[in-house]
Amino acid sequence: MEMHTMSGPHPRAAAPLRSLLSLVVAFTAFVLGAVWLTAVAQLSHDRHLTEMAARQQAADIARAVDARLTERIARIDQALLSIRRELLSSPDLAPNLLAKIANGMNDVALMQIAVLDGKGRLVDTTLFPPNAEEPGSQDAYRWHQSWAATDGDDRLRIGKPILDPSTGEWSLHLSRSLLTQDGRFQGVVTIAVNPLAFSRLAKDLPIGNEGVITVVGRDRIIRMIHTAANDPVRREQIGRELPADRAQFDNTRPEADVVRMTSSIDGRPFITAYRRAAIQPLVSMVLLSEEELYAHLTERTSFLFAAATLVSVIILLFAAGLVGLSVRQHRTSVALASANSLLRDNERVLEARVAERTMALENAVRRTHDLAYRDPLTNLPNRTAFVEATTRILDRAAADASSLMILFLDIDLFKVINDTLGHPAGDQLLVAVAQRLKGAVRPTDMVARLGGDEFVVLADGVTGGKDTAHLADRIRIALGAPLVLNGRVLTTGVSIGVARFPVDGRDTSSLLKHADMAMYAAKAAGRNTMRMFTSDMAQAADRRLDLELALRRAIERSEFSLVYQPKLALATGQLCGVEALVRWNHPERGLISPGEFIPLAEETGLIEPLGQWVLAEACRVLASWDADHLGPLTIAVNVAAAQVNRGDLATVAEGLVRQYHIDPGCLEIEVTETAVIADHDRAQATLNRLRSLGIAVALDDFGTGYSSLIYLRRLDIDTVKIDRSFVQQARDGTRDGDIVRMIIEAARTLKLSVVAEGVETAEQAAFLQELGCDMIQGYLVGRPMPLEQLKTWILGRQPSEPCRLAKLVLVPVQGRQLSGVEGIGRTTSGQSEPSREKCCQNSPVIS
Ligand SMILES: Nc1nc2c(ncn2[C@@H]2O[C@H](COP(=O)(O)O[C@H]3[C@@H](O)[C@H](n4cnc5c(=O)[nH]c(N)nc54)O[C@@H]3COP(=O)(O)O)[C@@H](O)[C@H]2O)c(=O)[nH]1
Repeated sequence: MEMHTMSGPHPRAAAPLRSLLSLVVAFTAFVLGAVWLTAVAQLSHDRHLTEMAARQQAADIARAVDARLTERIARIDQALLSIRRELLSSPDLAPNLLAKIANGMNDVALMQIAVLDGKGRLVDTTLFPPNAEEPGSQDAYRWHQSWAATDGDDRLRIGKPILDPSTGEWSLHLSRSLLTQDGRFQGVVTIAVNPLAFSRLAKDLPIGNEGVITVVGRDRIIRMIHTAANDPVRREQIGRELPADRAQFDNTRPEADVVRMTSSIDGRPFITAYRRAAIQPLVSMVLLSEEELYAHLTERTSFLFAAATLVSVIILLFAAGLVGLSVRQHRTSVALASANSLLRDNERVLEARVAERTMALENAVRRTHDLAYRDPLTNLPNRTAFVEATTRILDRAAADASSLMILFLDIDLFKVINDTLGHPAGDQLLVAVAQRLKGAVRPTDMVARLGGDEFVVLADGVTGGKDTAHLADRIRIALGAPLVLNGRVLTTGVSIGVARFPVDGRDTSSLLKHADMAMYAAKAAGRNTMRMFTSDMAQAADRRLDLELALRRAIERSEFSLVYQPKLALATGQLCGVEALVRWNHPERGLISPGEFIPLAEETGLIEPLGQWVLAEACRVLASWDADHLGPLTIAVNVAAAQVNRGDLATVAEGLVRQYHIDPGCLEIEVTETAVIADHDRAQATLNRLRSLGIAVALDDFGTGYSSLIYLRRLDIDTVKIDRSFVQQARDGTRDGDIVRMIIEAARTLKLSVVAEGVETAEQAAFLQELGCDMIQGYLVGRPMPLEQLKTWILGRQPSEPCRLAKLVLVPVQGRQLSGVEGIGRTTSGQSEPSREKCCQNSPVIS
């Protein structure tokens, strides 16, 4: 699986972030630039407007100053000219003339009017006391005298400001020459004004707090100076000569203009409008302080800068936020991408797992299907598969009107093989049977295992009985071939029942049922053969079913009773006990033999309640037995395999012993080999328990099973009962006689009592006695009889009869019943005594 870490974004994943960040930075820079450019442009524009306005203002003020100055000077000149006219028209100066004129000139900051003669002597003055040496007047005199000497024209002279050391005041003298008609110089008339006061002519003009209005002569000497505020520094500049490089003195420049100048006093910048007077050699100058003009601009600049800074900060914050957001978003998207990748990985893992699980599920389904439809041992189709397939095939066969047949196979004595050689060997046998069976039939035939040792074949196209017989033979031959199991060579037979479609059944269930019946018929016919189904078999099965129902009813209604068959000790002829045998008193059919209903009861499980009743009844009889008159009695009770294998037989017996207060030694349990084969360990435990309770155990029908001698050795029993099938043919020199001898010898070796069953003749009894058999049971002694009859039978016997039985054996009479025959000569010996001594003691003898 590809691993992704969260340590850092993939380079490719970072590229969009870088682009975005670059974009944000560029955009921010652009917006900031735009803001600041706009601010600067705005300021520049404002400055430009302000400057334009200031220029205009300065120019306008300069024009106003020039006009007023011209007007004032013109008035002063008028006064000078009028005085000169007066003087020239009359050599004597009219008294108070000057004073009158001076009175009309208050607004021009008049200081004095003075008249000097051709020699420079003061003729008249408005000043009091008069000052003949007043420097301004003298200066004017000298200039005019000199000017007249050079044939200079008649002109108004505006002198330089002069400081009167005696008064410490500045004065500006405007003067005219007193010239005769023929041009002779007669003196001068001067009007002195205070240049500072004179400058008041501009006091209402808007020059701000720091503005300056100056009137300068073409000689660059400052004539007048006006400041809005009392500015002594600037006022002291009166009389000073300005540098020559100033624009106002540059005759190449326009007569009036606005320029930017820096103050020669303090270096401050001024918007300066100059205007050269048209008549007089004067220049009016208006200086507006840039600092003052732009003062509001500074505020605006501060405001604009503050606003731009604020906007910039906001933009930067916004950009930073955007960057942060982008980074966060990028990180989120990286994390998301990573998570997505993990998710995809997980998805892949999940898909793989789902695929795995799906496969496992499919396998499980297949396995389940196999379990449901296949026999795991042989891998053949099982019952379900067979039934489903057969049902489908039968539907087709019905439509095609074709014929089919089902062969029902059961391995002969499989249970014995399984139990004796073990289950693995049994399994091997089944697998071999399955393979051989498949080999014996055609590939189109279906072979299935129904369970246990039951197999079925569905064969089509087999029509006649010959064909069927041929197929069955093929199967029997194939299955009958020798097989090595656990190192032992075995041959197995098979019983085959056949049911044909449609004659024996039209559906799977009835065909299987009928084939099964036919198979049972084959078994009944001696095994390893084949039987075709016939309707008789169905009737027999029906009968069996009826019998089963009746048996159930009989158990409910207690339609049973016990009969008792006596057992005698061969040596003494004494009664050793009786075997309780059950009888069914059918209400209609009368007495039914156990041979007919016990197998059915075993098959249906009814044997358990029935067996329990038998045991209880035997105990009840023992409890009610009148031992004083009839002598002691031992009752043997047959128990079926199912009772033994339930595991509670000993407990039940113990309970009954307690319930009826009987001597457990009077009770004997007869078990068959079949009962102990199925679950040997459990059976062994049951038998042990019974014996530990004092209840005797006999192995019934001995010799009919396969492992008789093995069981003799293994089982904890008291008595062996030789099956009557051996006893009845047992004679000296016969095979059965040898078997009986062998069993008796084996039992003696193992210190077991031996009972020979089915003894019908005296010869048999004699032969058995000769072999050392302990007890006999059979018609020779007595048939099974009801309890009352048994009592009579016992009471009717003579105490000496045992000896007569012994004699009889010594002199056997062919074909006669033992009863009533005398003279058996064999004497009792310890060897032939039953191992359980109390049995037969004081017993009645046979009559
Ligand atoms: N589980 C149980 N099985 C029982 C019980 N009662 C009987 N049985 C078994 O039924 C089989 C048939 O029994 P039955 O018809 O009673 O036959 C018994 C005898 O009548 C018969 N017998 C006795 N002597 C002779 C004889 O000389 N000749 C002859 N042809 N038959 C004879 O043998 C049967 C007793 O056999 P066994 O039990 O093996 O000693 C039979 O197998 C019974 O066991 C029952 O309550 N429970």
